Amino acid sequence: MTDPLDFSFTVSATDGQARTGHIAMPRGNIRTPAFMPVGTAATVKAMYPEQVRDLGADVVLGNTYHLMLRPGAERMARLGGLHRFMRWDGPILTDSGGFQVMSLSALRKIDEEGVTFRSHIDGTAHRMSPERSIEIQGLLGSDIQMQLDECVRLPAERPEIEKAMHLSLRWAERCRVAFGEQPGKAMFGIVQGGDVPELRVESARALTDLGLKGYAIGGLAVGEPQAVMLAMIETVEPHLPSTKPRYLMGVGTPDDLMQSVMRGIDMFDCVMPTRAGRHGLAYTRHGRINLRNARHAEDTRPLDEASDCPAARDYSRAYLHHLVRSDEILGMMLLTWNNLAYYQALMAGMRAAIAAGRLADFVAETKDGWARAEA
Ligand SMILES: CNc1nc2c(CCNCc3ccccc3)c3nc(N)[nH]c(=O)c3cc2[nH]1
Repeated sequence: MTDPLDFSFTVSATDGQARTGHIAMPRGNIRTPAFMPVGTAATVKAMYPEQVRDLGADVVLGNTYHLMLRPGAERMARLGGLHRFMRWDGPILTDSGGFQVMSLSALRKIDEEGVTFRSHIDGTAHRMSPERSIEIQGLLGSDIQMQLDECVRLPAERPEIEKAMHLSLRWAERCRVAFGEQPGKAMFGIVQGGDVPELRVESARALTDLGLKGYAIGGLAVGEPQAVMLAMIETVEPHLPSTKPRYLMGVGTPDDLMQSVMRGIDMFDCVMPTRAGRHGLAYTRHGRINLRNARHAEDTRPLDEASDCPAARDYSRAYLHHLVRSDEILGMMLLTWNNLAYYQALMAGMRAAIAAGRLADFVAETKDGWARAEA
């Protein structure tokens, strides 16, 4: 029997490299494979937290970079932490902020000590060390904290990739020391190494030697073809402990999720379903539908009459087309709801398929449904 006050990962069934199970944490269990909706500024955009829970999400993502700038880590702690602030009582995973610094802030610099950057909100100067990133994640009340790392965009030259991977390893050690022992919480390391197999293996082995509670694969979904991403997963997977969760950061499309689960990934996060929803795109079992397209103007069918999500089942495509064309807020709300529901249904379908030893069939049936999409 695992200690209900601690973090534990149980694999209940496997199907090839794929695994299904759950992470037990004090704030609740995370069924795996899991898709984690992104809640950048303490909100899953256009969604009530109750809706996010009802559509099957067990864990949401918070963002250290955004929240340290606004409302501020110490202020969040004074307000009782991120769970109370956003009314999410399940586990929260926070990214460490390094990736967002490199993609959002101006005038940023990386050195041995950490990252120095200017806020994209008000231009104020900030410094984030591995220790400060872990401290901020603690002040937010994060349940699963990510190490501070350096993610290199691809394509990149080997020396740059190697330098960033080694820096990230040194930062992993510093984050582990700063995190210390926090029963019921976890700090995950992040495998780097770009598209260089031997650097990926070196990173995975060194992180495994640190004996962490979970391992993320970073440095992917940064512009490389899906084939390169999948090849790096295959390279890294044998060098990560099979008893710990694997989290593929920033991924991905429904096909990315299925291909990666088949290769042994347990956790995902991606802005795709929420961002696409705000831009009029619907993910469905018939494939992706762009509701801006005029062909929907008089289509009285819902997105998916078989769905148990009201956004997919109860509203006509004609209405959704009208809302999207009119830039109505309800359009963003309904399509975000539909997309997150679809992603969670896909994960639930994979969990059941793995338990039944039929993941390959499930993947084939899902892709067949997309292909048969109406003209
Ligand atoms: C989209 N492709 C992609 N995303 C990556 C991320 C961010 C993952 N999403 C975190 C998030 C949290 C809250 C709100 C919004 C996003 C990474 N994060 C880290 N730390 N390291 C990576 O290598 C790394 C690589 C990535 N590739």
